[in-house]
Amino acid sequence: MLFIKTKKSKMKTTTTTTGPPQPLHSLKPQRRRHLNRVFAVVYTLAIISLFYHHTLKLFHSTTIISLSLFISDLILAYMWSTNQAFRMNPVSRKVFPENLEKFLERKDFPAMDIFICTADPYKEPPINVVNTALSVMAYDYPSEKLSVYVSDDGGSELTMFAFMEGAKFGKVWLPFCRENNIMDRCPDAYFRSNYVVSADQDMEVKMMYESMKIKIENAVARGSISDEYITTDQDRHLFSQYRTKTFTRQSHPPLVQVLLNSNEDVDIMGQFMPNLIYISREKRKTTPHHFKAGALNALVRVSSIMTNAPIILTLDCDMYSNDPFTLQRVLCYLSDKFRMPNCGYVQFPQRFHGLNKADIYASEHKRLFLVNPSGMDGLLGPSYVGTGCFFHRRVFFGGPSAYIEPEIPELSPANIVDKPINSEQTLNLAHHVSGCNYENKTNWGSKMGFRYGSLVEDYYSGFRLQCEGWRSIFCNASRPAFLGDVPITLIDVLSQNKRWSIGLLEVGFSKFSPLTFGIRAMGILMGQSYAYYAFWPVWFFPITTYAFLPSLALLNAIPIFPEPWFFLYVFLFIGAYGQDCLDFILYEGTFIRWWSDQRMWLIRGLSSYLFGSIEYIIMDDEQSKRYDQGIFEFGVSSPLFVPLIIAAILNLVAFLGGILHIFKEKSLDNFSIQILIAGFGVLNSLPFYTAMVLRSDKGRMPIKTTITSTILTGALYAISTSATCGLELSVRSIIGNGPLRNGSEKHKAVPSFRAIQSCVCTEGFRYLLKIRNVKNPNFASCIYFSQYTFLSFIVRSSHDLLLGPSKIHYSFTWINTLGVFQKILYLKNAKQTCFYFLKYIFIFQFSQITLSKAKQITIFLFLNKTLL
Ligand SMILES: O=c1ccn([C@@H]2O[C@H](COP(=O)(O)OP(=O)(O)O[C@H]3O[C@H](CO)[C@@H](O)[C@H](O)[C@H]3O)[C@@H](O)[C@H]2O)c(=O)[nH]1
Ligand SMILES: [Mn+2]
Repeated sequence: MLFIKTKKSKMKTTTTTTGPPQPLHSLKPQRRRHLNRVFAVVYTLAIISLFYHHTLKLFHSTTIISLSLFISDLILAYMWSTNQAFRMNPVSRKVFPENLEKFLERKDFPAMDIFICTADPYKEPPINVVNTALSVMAYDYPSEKLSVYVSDDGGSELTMFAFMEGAKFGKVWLPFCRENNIMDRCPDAYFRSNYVVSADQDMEVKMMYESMKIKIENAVARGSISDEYITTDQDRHLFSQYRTKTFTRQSHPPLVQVLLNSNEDVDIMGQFMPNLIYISREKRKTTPHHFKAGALNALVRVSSIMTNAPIILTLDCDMYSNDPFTLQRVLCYLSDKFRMPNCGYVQFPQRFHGLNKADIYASEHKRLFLVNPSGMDGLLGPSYVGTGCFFHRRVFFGGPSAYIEPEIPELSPANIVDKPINSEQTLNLAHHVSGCNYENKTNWGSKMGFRYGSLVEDYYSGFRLQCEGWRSIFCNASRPAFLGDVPITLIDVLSQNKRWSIGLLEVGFSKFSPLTFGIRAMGILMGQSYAYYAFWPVWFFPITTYAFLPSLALLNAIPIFPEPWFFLYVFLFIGAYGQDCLDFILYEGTFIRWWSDQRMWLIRGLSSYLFGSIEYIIMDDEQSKRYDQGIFEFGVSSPLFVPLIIAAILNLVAFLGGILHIFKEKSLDNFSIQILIAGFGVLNSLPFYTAMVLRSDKGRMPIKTTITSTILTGALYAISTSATCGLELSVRSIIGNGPLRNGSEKHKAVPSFRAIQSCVCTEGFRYLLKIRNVKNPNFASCIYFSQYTFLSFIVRSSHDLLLGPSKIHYSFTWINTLGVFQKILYLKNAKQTCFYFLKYIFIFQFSQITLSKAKQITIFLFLNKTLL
């Protein structure tokens, strides 16, 4: 046996004496749980005192600012509390596969059905899916007990073709791995590594692999299978199915094809191959297909009929097996019915290859896939994360003591398959159960199988299974059992997270919400763990608030954190962040990756969570229908970036303004926390500044996004200024009546240049909005100008009437209007008009800062002549 001998003597385990003398697995609570619990108490006290302050303040006076901060902190505190569930009893497990064969002979190993899902040959290259399949077909396990089912939701002949080629290559690859005890059994991973068996043999296999790869990639590039690739009658028959007129990717009959049969097909050394079955379930435009959950349920049924293995592995097509002995590890748990009677599934962590050093997009998701599962493992077990998970088939048919009989006996987990997988009867039934109307009026998706109703079918299905009473196990080996691909562009990461956000909220606000249903079914800690995910997207609120509010207030010279709170805030911040960082590093993380991780948290908060929440709220039937066709398509790229850039610019300006203030006034004036927050924002936004200003490669920020965000920052700032200066100024600023020189105390606090900026921004922004998409921008501009002038005249006149003559002279606006019209009519294009108008407003406002009437007119006329 190739297992590394593990020293078990020194390990204190909780294995009970009723178990076998040589354990298959052990469990050890982590020592940090004590510290975690103490810290949770201390931190709770700090939170209570924060809310004491908050409540006092709210009673004293309720403003938008104090209310937003209150709600933000409430959400942060709640999310913190849910996070504690993971920290109360984290455990580490170990398995001893070297003991396995003392209890279970190799010939008695249970059969395994392995499901691989793919959906789009252009987004998920078929050669990679073939690699995934080969890596699991090559498990160190009795071949005749392995069945690999590939679900192709894309219904593509390209994928089908790739697998026919893959089946042929497998007959070389499997014996090659077996004879040479290769660890990397995913061909692509093996040929990427430097490992060499023997130069000749390596070369030969590599050539075969490369030629298969080129064939498949060429086919994908052409978009179809060229006739020269189809050599046998069987192939011709197969592909003819794809070429009928009714066959499109959204609409086609069910296809089930046995590519390898473990009773007939042998490899080049004469050993039987595992079963390999290609399935594309039926799709009709009018019938909902329930995405991956629908595909998995079709797989559960088809596999019931063909092999009905008691254990099922689900795997995404972008993940391959990295350890040939994984199945033995799984058996250590799943065959131990004695001590784990209700164990429903064993989840392996999602781990990834090809992460860069800093993991800039935090794709590792260390908390989601590593830290939190070991926390849940000490409770009732980890959630299901969609891939790398081994289920008892039985879990798909009701709770441990509430078995639900499927509608036909052939689907029952206890049914014994006695017909060959390619018999006509079997194939007919397989086609029948993968039909798109098969599930009508059955329990599939509601009480049986994977559950429908959420875009995160994995999270939701695992949750429902655990509510039914199934326990689960987290199995983390030092050699990753599976390795996956990560999205490599920010937009992909953000879109993925947006999709998750919508799916999570769907569960959070359903009648099965973890907060209500979950806590009742599994207790407070498990319920809280699941609630942590369900309400993940709600983080958008505090993150957005803290990204904007302190800086806007700082720029408007309003302190929002009274001085006595300083240390409380600092403690709350450092406490949560410090603990998070420590957790991260203790789970084999590095500081730099933690930094990326927290930055991505903020970034997701300002984009994925924000947009995900918005989309969830406005989601109607129309939109969910669009999802049906568009799950892989997220055309909206730039809007996801906009709030991020606005926050980046705003925080930078506020931070610099704050520093300037310190230098000028030689005091902090209660702004210390706001300056710290703005500074923190700046630190996290560094990649955005470079993307906007310094970079010139293709990955830089699109100039359009930068401009839109800048204008919006100005507008946001203008609105905040207007809001803080009260109604009068806002009316004036919107109508273009310039700064107030003789207002109340509050108005005096606003330096005039700021008011001007705000006028220019607001007016300019309104103007841009108006002339956008207009056929004749010059004409539209004239109309707009006359409105502008007329309104300002009305406001000024009424001001004069009510409050006495203002210091600002307005008659010259009339004189000028004619000239302006004249000019505009001769300007060539919208861009020029636009510039002219913006300059006009600026000059107009600028000239009004000076006090005397005469000076105002002179300056205005001078600037008007020289600049316009
Ligand atoms: O209609 C569909 C849609 C997707 N898939 C497959 O589902 C898998 C996951 O989809 P993907 O787009 O890669 O989603 P990710 O966000 O990358 O995946 C994570 O999130 C998903 C939803 O929570 C889980 O299903 C996955 O296991 C988990 O890795 C892939 O193999 C797809 O081919 C289908 O089979 N049919
Ligand atoms: Mn994926």
